[in-house]
Amino acid sequence: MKSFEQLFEQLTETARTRPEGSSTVERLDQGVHAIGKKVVEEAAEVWMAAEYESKERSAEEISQLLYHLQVMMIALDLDLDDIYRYL
Ligand SMILES: N=c1c2ncn([C@@H]3O[C@H](COP(=O)(O)OP(=O)(O)OP(=O)(O)O)[C@@H](O)[C@H]3O)c2ncn1[C@@H]1O[C@H](COP(=O)(O)O)[C@@H](O)[C@H]1O
Repeated sequence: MKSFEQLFEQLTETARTRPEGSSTVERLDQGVHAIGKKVVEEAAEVWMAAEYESKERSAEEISQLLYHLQVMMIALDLDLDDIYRYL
């Protein structure tokens, strides 16, 4: 289990070191267009899980949406403070 901040730290390090076999590196290499499509896809899956599935499935889909949002942040060279200043 990891927090939002811990995941962001891990993904930032992954983007910097580019380990072999990382799906995050692959997604970053695909660029903002592909990452944006995943964000929209995962957002729709959150909606469907919330409306038609269980709380557990909703939690899982929400975690995936948060992951893809973090990948987008890294692709755009945004850090956590860039986001938190608007919360
Ligand atoms: N939290 C996540 C995470 N959530 C979602 N995903 C990705 O998002 C996919 C879920 O999307 P879908 O359900 O649409 O699955 P899919 O249809 O197979 O998606 P596609 O691969 O086709 O895009 C998963 O298969 C993962 O590829 C994640 N990938 C990685 N992480 C975390 O990121 C860390 C680094 O990952 P790597 O870069 O792979 O080492 C890992 O330790 C995890 O903690």
